[in-house]
Amino acid sequence: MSRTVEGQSQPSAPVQAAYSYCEAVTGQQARNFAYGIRLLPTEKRQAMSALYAFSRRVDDIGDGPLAPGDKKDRLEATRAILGRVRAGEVEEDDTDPVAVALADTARRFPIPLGGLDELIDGVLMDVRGETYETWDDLKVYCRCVAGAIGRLSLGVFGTQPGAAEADHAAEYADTLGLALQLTNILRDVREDAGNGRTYLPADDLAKFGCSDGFAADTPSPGADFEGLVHFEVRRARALFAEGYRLLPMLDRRSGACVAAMAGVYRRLLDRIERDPAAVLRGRVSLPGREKAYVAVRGLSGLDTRHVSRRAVRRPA
Ligand SMILES: CC(C)=CCC/C(C)=C/CC/C(C)=C/COP(=O)(O)OP(=O)(O)O
Repeated sequence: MSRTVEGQSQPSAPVQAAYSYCEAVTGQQARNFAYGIRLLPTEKRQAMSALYAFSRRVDDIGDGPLAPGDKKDRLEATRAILGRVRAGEVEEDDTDPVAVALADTARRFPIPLGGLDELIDGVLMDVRGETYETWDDLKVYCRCVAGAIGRLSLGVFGTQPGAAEADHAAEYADTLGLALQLTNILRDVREDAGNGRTYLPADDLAKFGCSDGFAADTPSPGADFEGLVHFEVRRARALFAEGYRLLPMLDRRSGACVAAMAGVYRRLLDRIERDPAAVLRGRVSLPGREKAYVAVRGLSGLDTRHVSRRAVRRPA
């Protein structure tokens, strides 16, 4: 599928075209993550775009208008692509550019492809309408739909030779995924309620008198919605702090990518913390210029200042 030019493996023209398709999907649809992905050198950027385009397809099936049975069939058909990738059966002239790009990415990078099966498993939980009693239960879902993306991304980034704690890198990448997903759940609490979904743990909702849900644009009488949001924000911040321990293990541009992706979501969390009821009124978002600013800070290492001392420890 690729040819060797001056010792460098270059994707063939059809594979390049497949990557261009995935990069276009990423540019158009990854409203928050595209800023970080753009900071990567070509090969890693293309690989992240292939992962994004595959994940977007899975998510879109889950969020789309099909009946649950049809969603399951479509998700299993998408899972079959992973089987073909593993078996080396995706040809570069395959009609599905996402499959072509993913197959090339899997050859170039040690990505744990099973993470994409986990993503499909997570979206199937959505299709079944599962709800979560406790944070431990919700964590299982978050690991599937976001932790797995962190672990796959780590396969693209790699860790620096001799990086301290490198044996914990996958754990931290997973935890950063959880931080992002919990932030995403808080941000989308109203939209999800409109689609009949509640992700926040039932025991947290009960503790703050919010078991009636979030279908209105003001909290229901007697509910301590602010208390609930602040509680979940604290949980997300702890996950960010733990997940950021990944950063010192990455090369500069991979670290910048992660800092930008996480930085945008951390700022969303800041906004949500300042005005919890905003998530009931609409979707909290950052202006494009602020996302670009976060990306520039990521590139200059400025957004890693809060990484704990222990995490930036280097081997002697
Ligand atoms: C190590 C590392 C890179 C960790 C992070 C892993 C990661 C990117 C997880 C994605 C989780 C998430 C909130 C997806 C929503 O995507 P979306 O496209 O629906 O987001 P949007 O609604 O904000 O646009």
